[in-house]
Amino acid sequence: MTIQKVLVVGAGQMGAGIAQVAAQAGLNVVLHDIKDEYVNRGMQTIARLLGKNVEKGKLTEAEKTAILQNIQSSTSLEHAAEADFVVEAATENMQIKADIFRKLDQVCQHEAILATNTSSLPITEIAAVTNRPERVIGMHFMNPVPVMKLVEVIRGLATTDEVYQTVEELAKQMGKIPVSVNDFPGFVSNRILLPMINEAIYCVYEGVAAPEAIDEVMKLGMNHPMGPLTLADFIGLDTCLAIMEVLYEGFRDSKYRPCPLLRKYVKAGWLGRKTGRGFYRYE
Ligand SMILES: CC(=O)CC(=O)SCCNC(=O)CCNC(=O)[C@H](O)C(C)(C)COP(=O)(O)OP(=O)(O)OC[C@H]1O[C@@H](n2cnc3c(N)ncnc32)[C@H](O)[C@@H]1OP(=O)(O)O
Ligand SMILES: NC(=O)C1=CN([C@@H]2O[C@H](COP(=O)(O)OP(=O)(O)OC[C@H]3O[C@@H](n4cnc5c(N)ncnc54)[C@H](OP(=O)(O)O)[C@@H]3O)[C@@H](O)[C@H]2O)C=CC1
Repeated sequence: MTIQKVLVVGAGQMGAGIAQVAAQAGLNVVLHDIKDEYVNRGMQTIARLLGKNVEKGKLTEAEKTAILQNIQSSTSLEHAAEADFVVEAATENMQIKADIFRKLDQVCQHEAILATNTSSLPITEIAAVTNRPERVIGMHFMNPVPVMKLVEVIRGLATTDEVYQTVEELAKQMGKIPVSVNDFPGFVSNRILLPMINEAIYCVYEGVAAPEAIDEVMKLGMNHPMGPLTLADFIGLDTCLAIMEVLYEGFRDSKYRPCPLLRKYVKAGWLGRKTGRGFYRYE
């Protein structure tokens, strides 16, 4: 199946990134969120990043304009009727995603593929709220989307080979490298990454070292490009907590218990970079 029209649901950091790489790949994109304010913020992020690429000489002004013209904004899910491919990148919450998929299933054409960028939630459970579980799949991009090469591709129980192959091809068309992963909580990426981040938060909680020292240890000692606390702030502490909850509930193993300090920060609204404060402060 050849994809031409893509709807991205959720215009946060991931949705904006996915819309950008899809538009750069020549696809026709609609970027959707619940409020104009959020869609506009997503569009501005894309324009800013493309502008930087023009400054660096990686894009011409005309190419930037053409990419931006490939993206329309939307606050109505009725636009889903025109799409042959949907990627959902809304908040990491099963209730929110289930509501979106129920609605998409009603509005979308019968052959449309519904993908989710969930970081951890079961694809099979999301697929089960639709009448087309065979056309639902996980397409998990990494943050920042324009930079990171990986896309984890996760089949639900009913996903067909044709849908899997279409997503694999689409990921390649977007300049990404797809890797097949099975449907377990957190898949591979976050089953490994998030317990490390959670352990770094325990190190702060228990006073093992200051956040800066913990990050320095992992950067200088293990050659990580970002320390785990900087990375947690970058991902979003709400998303980190949501992923840890999915791991904890999914495996019922105490090794995945979210650190109380992570819960406290999320309750305080300290969600990291996106709210200006997490383990660090941002302007
Ligand atoms: C939670 C999940 O479900 C899964 C996840 O995504 S987990 C998160 C996975 N991501 C990571 O682990 C990222 C770790 N960090 C890194 O790899 C690097 O710090 C980084 C790529 C983000 C920045 O790299 P850096 O070398 O420190 O900085 P910098 O030189 O400024 O940037 C390198 C390039 O990335 C670009 N870049 C940096 N941040 C960016 C952003 N937020 N959006 C788009 N592009 C960005 C820069 O423009 C630059 O591009 P050029 O090569 O074209 O000049
Ligand atoms: N952050 C990361 O590093 C990564 C995140 N992901 C996954 O991507 C998804 C999005 O994460 P991220 O972009 O970081 O989160 P953000 O908080 O940046 O963005 C989520 C966006 O979805 C919007 N939203 C919430 N409910 C709905 C809805 N019903 N319909 C449409 N939009 C909605 C939010 O609006 P509002 O602000 O009003 O709630 C917000 O604009 C999550 O599933 C996350 O797990 C995957 C890979 C990496």
